[in-house]
Amino acid sequence: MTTNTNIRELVLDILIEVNEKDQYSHLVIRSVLDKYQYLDKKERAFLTRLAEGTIEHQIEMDYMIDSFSKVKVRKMKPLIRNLLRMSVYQLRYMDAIPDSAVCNEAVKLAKKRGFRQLSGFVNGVLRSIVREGDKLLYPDAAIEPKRYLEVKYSVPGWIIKRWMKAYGFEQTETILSNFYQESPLTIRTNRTKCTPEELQTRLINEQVTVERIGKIPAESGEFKDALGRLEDYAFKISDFDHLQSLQTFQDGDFYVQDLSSMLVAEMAAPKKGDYVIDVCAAPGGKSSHIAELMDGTGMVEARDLTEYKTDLIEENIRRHGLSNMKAVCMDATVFDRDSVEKADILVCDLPCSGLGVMGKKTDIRYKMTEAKEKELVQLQRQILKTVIPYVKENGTVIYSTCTIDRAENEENAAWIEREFPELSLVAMKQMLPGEAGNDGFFISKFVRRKHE
Ligand SMILES: C[S@@+](CC[C@H](N)C(=O)[O-])C[C@H]1O[C@@H](n2cnc3c(N)ncnc32)[C@H](O)[C@@H]1O
Repeated sequence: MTTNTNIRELVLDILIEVNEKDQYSHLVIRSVLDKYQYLDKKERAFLTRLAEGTIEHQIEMDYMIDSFSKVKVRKMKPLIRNLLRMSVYQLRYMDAIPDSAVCNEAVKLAKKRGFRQLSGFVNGVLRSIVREGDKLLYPDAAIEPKRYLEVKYSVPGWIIKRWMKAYGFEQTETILSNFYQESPLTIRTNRTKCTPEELQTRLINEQVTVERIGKIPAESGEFKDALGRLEDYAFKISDFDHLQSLQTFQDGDFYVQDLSSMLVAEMAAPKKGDYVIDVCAAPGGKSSHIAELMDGTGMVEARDLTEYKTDLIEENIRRHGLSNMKAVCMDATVFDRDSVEKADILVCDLPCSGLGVMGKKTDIRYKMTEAKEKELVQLQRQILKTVIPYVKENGTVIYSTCTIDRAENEENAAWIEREFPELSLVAMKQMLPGEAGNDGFFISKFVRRKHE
């Protein structure tokens, strides 16, 4: 049975929070779903799809609206532009909803929210899109390739420009279309609690569909071997309502992680008894993986900036039952004399622009700017400069990010080599979305040579 809540109005408020008040969509959507717990499964699914879909296709929606409205989107009242965006999304992407229902609901909402005088305008724009929208073409790829990709995939022009320069038009289009692929949720077995086969059985008993990850094509070398090892204990899961309510989740039998991120611990290749420092560790995905690989031996010091973040790490340590991992609140930009030459493995999975995960974090593309990205490159270098002395002779340094931007990745790896001649780059890989897992991810691995 559906409730009487106006889901469209909730979505409208979500869009206003995200687009006009600079809030993150996944946090706003989660808090609305938490507040309206009584919504039934269908309503929750509709709310999530409409909110996420509208944000994901926002530039395309604006292009359509601007093509049929005299007043441009950026000049409209915030409530009206967001109402139009979510209505056009329904017209274009939600075939089961009759066009007339979309228009009527939008008009009702405009009136309800105090814009009676603009309800005719809303109706007019939407009815024109119903009549003529199908004939509207994307910008011509041959004439305006950047604008074509920008509108078709709703990714801001500055990002497209950088990627076209780095990867060329065709590969950029492949990257962008991979962001829109349905992505399976991947998990790795916590082998300190159960075997992969036991986990599989437990999940099946909870009516979850579990599949092996299968073979991922990769060139030879360290990455291929690391991916090969993951095949033994990583799975794809689907057909569950609420992950956190699964007993296997509560028991810490698995950790949800993209395959590309799982490669960090496998590439770090910890030995039993190693001392590991992860300088930016929350919520603890890579740290807990390394701790599991060391099987109760050694120690992983998982550091992060705030207590809120170290609490998240603590929660993961507790749930996964890890005796060889601890959370420490520490600012990675501040030099810690006591850590010098302490680590066999130093993990630097640093704050980054996150553009490799825009398939999951839908609004990151609108929040990131070129100026913010430049600042991030500086922060990454500042952190690296501060923490690299923490690694022992013959120790390993991992520098990774969840972006596909060269300035933060390859260029920073080259900077590390220049700045720290005692470090040798032994492996480096830029994974593009859909290549190994669903995220775009970068890993580089260095070894600290003996003092001369
Ligand atoms: C990419 S995330 C780390 C993800 C984590 N490695 C994992 O796999 O679960 C980057 C982290 O860096 C932390 N961070 C940002 N600035 C920091 C600083 N100055 N010192 C320590 N941690 C910082 C953020 O709080 C965030 O949790």
